[in-house]
Amino acid sequence: MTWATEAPASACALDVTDLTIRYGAHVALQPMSLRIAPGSIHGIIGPAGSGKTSFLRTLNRMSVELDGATADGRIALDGEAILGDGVVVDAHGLARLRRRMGIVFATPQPLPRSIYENVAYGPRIAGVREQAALDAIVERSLRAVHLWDEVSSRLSLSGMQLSGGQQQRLCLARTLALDPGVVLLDEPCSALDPISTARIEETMRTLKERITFVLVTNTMRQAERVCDTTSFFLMGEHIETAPTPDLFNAASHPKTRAYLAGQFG
Ligand SMILES: Nc1ncnc2c1ncn2[C@@H]1O[C@H](COP(=O)(O)OP(=O)(O)OP(=O)(O)O)[C@@H](O)[C@H]1O
Repeated sequence: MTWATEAPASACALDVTDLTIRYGAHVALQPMSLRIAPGSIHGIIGPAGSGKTSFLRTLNRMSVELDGATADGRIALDGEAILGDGVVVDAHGLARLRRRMGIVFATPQPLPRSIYENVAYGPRIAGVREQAALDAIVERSLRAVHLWDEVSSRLSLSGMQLSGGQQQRLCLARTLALDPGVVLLDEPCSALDPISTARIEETMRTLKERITFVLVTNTMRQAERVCDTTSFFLMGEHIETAPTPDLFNAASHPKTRAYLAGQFG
């Protein structure tokens, strides 16, 4: 079977079934299943080394394509298998998958190009040629991350010359420019000032109706502030998933309660 889906116009659901992630013989994540509802912000918390990043990078196949991981089980994006027995994703399918499911990393990684080009590059590669259409995408994406007012008069400046917080918002804008159905964020605010952090959180809240966000965060307060549902991972085990207020106020598992009480991690 080959995977072939066009970019969606709306938020996608993610269904993870019996997923196990290994690096060689090392099991980074024991078998787990999880459904992430479309149009929600889903948080993943847990101490260092618990498998959060491995899980996130498996959702868009990065761990198996780039990190040398093997993943057993199934992942479906809006009901369509993107990982599992018999699922083959060629380079073309992978490029489309990355457009449907954008990713933002802990360290901002703008392209060594202008602010404008950082945002326009992806849509242009995806086939948008008209200048007016590209201009509109650039403005819309930069407005969505609350960066437009700060950079609109200097779009030809290198993205590398922005502050760290601005660079991270630029990276999120670059992802949004491709109109994804899911955006994965791996501790996106870990190196950011409170104002940039607030703007990124505001962007997620504003856009979640049409984009599903999966957020790995080391800040429990951030999960409480923005996530609709949250999963707790511990030493390669998915302990539990619950609506965020339930997890923080009445976690069902004693290990979750101990972690939230600061007893370890
Ligand atoms: N590329 C890799 N090759 C080998 N082992 C890896 C690789 N990436 C992660 N691991 C291992 O998998 C386990 C889970 O790591 P992972 O980075 O997913 O955890 P994490 O919860 O995201 O941690 P942190 O909060 O520190 O980023 C760890 O034991 C780690 O050493």
